[in-house]
Formats: sequence, structure tokens, C-alpha cells
Amino acid sequence: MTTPLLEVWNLCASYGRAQVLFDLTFRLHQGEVLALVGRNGAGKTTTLKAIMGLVSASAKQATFKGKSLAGLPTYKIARLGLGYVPEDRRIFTDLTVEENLETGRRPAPAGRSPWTPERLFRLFPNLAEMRGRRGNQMSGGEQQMLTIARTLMGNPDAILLDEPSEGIAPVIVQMMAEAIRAMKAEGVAVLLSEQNWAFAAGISDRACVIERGEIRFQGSMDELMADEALRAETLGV
Ligand SMILES: Nc1ncnc2c1ncn2[C@@H]1O[C@H](COP(=O)(O)OP(=O)(O)OP(=O)(O)O)[C@@H](O)[C@H]1O
Repeated sequence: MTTPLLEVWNLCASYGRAQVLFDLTFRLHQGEVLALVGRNGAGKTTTLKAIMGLVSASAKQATFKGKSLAGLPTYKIARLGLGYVPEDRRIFTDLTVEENLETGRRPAPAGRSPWTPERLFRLFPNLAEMRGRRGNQMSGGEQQMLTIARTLMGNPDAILLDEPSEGIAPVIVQMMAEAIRAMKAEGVAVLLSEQNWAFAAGISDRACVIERGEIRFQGSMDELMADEALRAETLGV
């Protein structure tokens, strides 16, 4: 396998005096989808926040494209090429779809063709149909897709996606799955935090099962699919 894009060793995180992540170690490779799955409160969101420098955390080592993330503010981590789409949709509701996309535009690294609205509309065909619509006239799922598309306008190498399927209509969940597959085909790596097992299983190459802040399983999605006892115990599916 290639050198990992994102590498995290012994990641620990706390809220005040309460430790919620315990020695998480995993790697994300270029163009793969790695799912963090686990029950409510297992620590998935905190893992993504810890990587982005948004919660108090320590890791023996955390690197992205070989560069240490230690002590970097969130915006510098993003500028290294690590996009982050939090659970709450962060679009500008007064701006149109196209205007929202423009707010995310950043130059592509040398030698890579940049994402453009037109290219993104091929990935998210439903956004193409509403390019002139303002954010406040979009459903939650459409806003979520727009948030992902806007993050891609920054030309990241990888994206951390926090529960993208949560609370959105099944038809949009389906479109989201297709868009994530297409992103992967374009070489973007995805670290996905998900409670929706069917969604995660349908799009991910590998999985980490998190239980009470610890990794209980790490391996291919096929292996996890085959281990019914582990899934029942840790995920209830
Ligand atoms: N701001 C906070 N302050 C204190 N404790 C928190 C805070 N946010 C999360 N926690 C706690 O940290 C633990 C992990 O929460 P986290 O949100 O990372 O889990 P999760 O797996 O993402 O769950 P969910 O699917 O509900 O988002 C939980 O016990 C939660 O109660």
C-alpha cells in the first residue's frame, strides 16, 4: 500500500477532566474511504474534531502528507489539504448554491486540476438543478451536499465527513453515497463518521469500530460484514 495521507498514533482526547478517546491508531490512504462506526456517544465526532485541532487532544504522532499536525490551528490543518464537514451544515443561507461554492474556492496544488462548480455539478447533479437557489430554500440533505461540494472547492486531498447521512431523506442519502463514490474515484480520501451502518457499509473500503472511545476492530469492510457477532455487540446491527 502507498504511504498514508493521514496517520494518527495513540490519539487521546478529553472534555475537561473526562477522557473520551483512548489511544486510537489508524491510517487513511489516498483515495480510500475509511468509516468510523460506533454507537451514539462512542467518540466518532470527537475523533474528527481532535484531528482538526478542535478539542483538547494529544497524539503520539499525527501527520498529514508527512507533516506533523501537532499544535497547528484548524485553519492551517485545512490548508494542508484536509477538509472538514461537521455535522451541522455550514452554508450561507442568503447566498445561492453557486455563490456558496465560490466562497470555498482555493487554488489547487501544482499539477492537479482544480474543482470547479461545473465539475462539482457532475458529482452532485441535484445541486446543478438548483444552482441559482438560495441556501435557505434547500432541504437539510441538499444543504449537506452543498457543504461537501463547497469543501471540495478548496481542493483537499482528504475530507473528514461527520455523519453526512444523518436526518436526511433516503433519496438524498442515495445521492450522497453516489457522490462519495465519485469523489473517491477522483482520488479524494474520506474519513467518514457514521451511525448509519447500511450507508457506511455501502461506500467504505475499511472500517474502525469505536466503542467507548477505543478501537474494537479495524479491518476491511468485508471482514466486518462477515463478523455478525462483533457487529451485533458493538453496533447493534
Ligand atoms: N462538548 C462536550 N463536552 C463534554 N462531553 C462531550 C462533549 N461532546 C461530546 N462529549 C462526550 O464525549 C463522548 C463522545 O462523544 P462524540 O460526540 O464524539 O460521540 P459520537 O460517536 O460522535 O456520537 P454521536 O453519534 O452522538 O455524535 C460522549 O460520551 C459525549 O457525551
